[in-house]
Amino acid sequence: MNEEHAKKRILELRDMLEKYNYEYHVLDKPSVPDAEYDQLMKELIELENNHPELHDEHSPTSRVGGAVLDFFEKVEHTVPMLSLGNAFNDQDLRDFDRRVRDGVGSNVSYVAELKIDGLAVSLTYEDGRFIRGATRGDGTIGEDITNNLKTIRSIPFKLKDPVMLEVRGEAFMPKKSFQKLNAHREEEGQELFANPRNAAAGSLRQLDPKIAASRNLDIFLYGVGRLEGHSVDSHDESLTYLSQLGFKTNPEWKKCNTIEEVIEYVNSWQEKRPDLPYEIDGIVIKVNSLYQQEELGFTAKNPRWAIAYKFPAEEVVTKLEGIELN
Ligand SMILES: NC(=O)c1c(N)nc(OC2CCCC2)nc1O[C@@H]1CCC[C@@H]1O
Repeated sequence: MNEEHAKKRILELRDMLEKYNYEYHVLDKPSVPDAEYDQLMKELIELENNHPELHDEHSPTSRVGGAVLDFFEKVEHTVPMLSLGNAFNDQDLRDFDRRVRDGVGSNVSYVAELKIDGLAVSLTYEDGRFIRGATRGDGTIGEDITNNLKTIRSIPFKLKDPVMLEVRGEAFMPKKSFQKLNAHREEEGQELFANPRNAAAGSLRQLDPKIAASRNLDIFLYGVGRLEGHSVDSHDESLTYLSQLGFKTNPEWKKCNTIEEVIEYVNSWQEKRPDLPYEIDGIVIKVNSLYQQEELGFTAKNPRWAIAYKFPAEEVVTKLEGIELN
């Protein structure tokens, strides 16, 4: 195949594989069988090996690339990644609602979303291309774990629009992957992970990206830090826009016009929580209007416009082998 043809075929394969990857890992609706995907990936790897001059760090073949690092570089978050104040019962939520109304008046709506129990991370895109990923760290300084985040298949390398964007989300390990990982570690006589959050955090802090790649991590994006090239007025619009750009957002979020609706949503998910394929430790409630978020501002460390309703720790039913616990 001559140079011209090879270049054309490489670019075509990269687009196809990125699209198939999006369908499989973000939409959960693959349009081609795995065998076809694998065949195309094999062809691209071969072509790229024969044409190193066409190397592109955003090629689908570089999802498991990257050398083993000696340490992680520090990254400063231009927009701090805040933590959340907590609510533990309905009254706490009603008190939160009253404080919000005292601040911005009675015309307020909320977005309630599942609080994914993973590791908060930030992804930075320039011209719509993934250039850096970092842990939240202490909210101002995190660690550059770009190579490990590139192994999460649902993170797009190229967005639908060439925007400059810094987006936040929660990287997590699905319950099934956690169980398989611990079963394997038990066989190997290795120490077990206590829960999926620790397993996800431990996987993303590996200096060798091949280990992170083997852990079947996933991510839900839930907030915009910085955005240039597009504008949104409300949180529900942000979530819709992130999804249009090609990000995986959690589908269970709900716009609530009253705190009573929020309380209903919280109670319903307290029941349904065990059926989810990933762990959640509560519900995050956010004032929907970005203008009102701005008006409410922050306390020393938390936004006044958001709160986390924490579920009581899930009772862990331990059944010792052969011994019935009464
Ligand atoms: N874990 C989550 O699913 C989640 C979420 N769905 N939404 C937010 O929005 C917050 C971030 C700062 C102000 C609002 N935070 C979340 O997790 C936070 C991030 C840092 C500490 C908590 O894990």
